[in-house]
Amino acid sequence: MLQRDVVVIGAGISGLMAARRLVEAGHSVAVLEARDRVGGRTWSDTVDGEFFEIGGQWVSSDQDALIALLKELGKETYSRYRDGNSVYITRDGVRHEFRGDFPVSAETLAEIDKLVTALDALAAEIDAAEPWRHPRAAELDNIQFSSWLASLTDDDEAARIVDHYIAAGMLTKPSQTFSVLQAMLMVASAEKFEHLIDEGILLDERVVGGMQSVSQQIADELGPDVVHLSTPVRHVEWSDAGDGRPASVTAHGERVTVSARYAVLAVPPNLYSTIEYTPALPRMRQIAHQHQSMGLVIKAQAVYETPFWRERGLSGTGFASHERVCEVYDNTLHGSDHGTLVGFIVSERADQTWALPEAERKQAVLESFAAYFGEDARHPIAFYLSDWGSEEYTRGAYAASWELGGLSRWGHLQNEPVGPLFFASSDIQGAGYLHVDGGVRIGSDTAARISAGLRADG
Ligand SMILES: Cc1cc2nc3c(=O)[nH]c(=O)nc-3n(C[C@H](O)[C@H](O)[C@H](O)COP(=O)(O)OP(=O)(O)OC[C@H]3O[C@@H](n4cnc5c(N)ncnc54)[C@H](O)[C@@H]3O)c2cc1C
Repeated sequence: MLQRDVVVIGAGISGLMAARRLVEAGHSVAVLEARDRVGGRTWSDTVDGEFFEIGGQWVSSDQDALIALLKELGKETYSRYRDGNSVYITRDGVRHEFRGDFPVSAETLAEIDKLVTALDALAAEIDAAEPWRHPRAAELDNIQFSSWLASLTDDDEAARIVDHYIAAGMLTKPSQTFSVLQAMLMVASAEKFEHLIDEGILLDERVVGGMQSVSQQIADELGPDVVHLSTPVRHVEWSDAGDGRPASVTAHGERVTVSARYAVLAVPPNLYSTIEYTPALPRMRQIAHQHQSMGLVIKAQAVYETPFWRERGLSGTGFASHERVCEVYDNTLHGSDHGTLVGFIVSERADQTWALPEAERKQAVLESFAAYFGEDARHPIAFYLSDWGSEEYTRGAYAASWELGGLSRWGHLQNEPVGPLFFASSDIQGAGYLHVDGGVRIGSDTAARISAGLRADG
């Protein structure tokens, strides 16, 4: 059995960041990772000779913590191609090429503006780290986001566009399954709605070598004595000093057992219940953990001989909330002559798409790309669909969020330790919520909290 100050369970960005900062502060650490690789929801692979980022990849220009980490690690980034017109397809199939505002009527633009103003105003009333403190938290957390939008406008198109950015673009859940408070948190975590929709901010840069290389470099610097791969943790024994103060913890990994003063559970919240605890976690934790669930999105990528859309004055960006692929961007790899499109298939559309036989599924996705960019989009040289739903150690994408009513009822527990057990995930973080930036932040903050505890314990 290994003896360490801290055992970290999960080698995604949150766990690795916690380990990095703890080691820097002079503490001994073991990281136990279930998979045979680090990076969690950031992952790259070469398929049919093409390099794909299968999970998280973009760096937003306002993600200060991630940008500072990239600098610290000496990582280079590159910009997404964005010159030219975007494509918007209306519900009745009319295809528009546009720049700037959506090509909808002045009345619809005014309605969008009204909805965004109302959402921004509500988001400004909360601290993203503690949305449950809003005086009307319970009320706002029991109103479906879809009903709230419908109560403010009769303009279907305006409601659908605003709905799209939060439901399809971020939480990857239907908007009747999450609350206004959850949407406020999403907006507050990025400061304002515009930061979630302005592709110049949101989808600004990518990391040369892929986002997973950030985790790989941190793990390499920690070394194989610290990071143990292929070691799922199935059982955690913990105790406190009788007054809630931490005493000890033992994490039983499949190949390695670690005894420590503290543990960081750096797995997504929907997986907390896949680990057995002795003693069992406190009552409200056991209840709360059943109400944080993953959304579902398929990240679809098609590589072509050339980025043919650029020659036609198109940026590669497209939106059509009724299309199978509801959002699409130019995702061409740095330094490549080939051109790549990335599109997203969300929620029920993802269920339906996975239900198709494989060959039909590919054709159906390419048909959607063709709706935006024409027949050439049907003939890629490589094609890949990210299947996070079948990954045992993730179980969905992009992230886990609270079901209706959960955030106000149990959210206050999510960042509180249980004896020696601390929790760290991008999915329970305020600023940078559901993003790599959030993982960097919560990993560092958790390390600081534990480090202070270790110093106080002597
Ligand atoms: C398709 C997709 C696209 C995305 N796009 C972006 C983007 O462009 N930009 C962005 O910022 N974010 C994006 N995200 C979100 C981002 O990837 C995540 O928010 C972030 O990577 C989460 O990091 P984490 O360390 O908190 O969790 P994870 O990355 O999920 O790490 C948790 C780790 O715990 C391990 N684990 C689980 N159970 C156990 C166990 N029992 N024992 C040991 N280990 C265990 C897992 O294997 C995993 O390595 C995307 C996510 C997906 C899936």
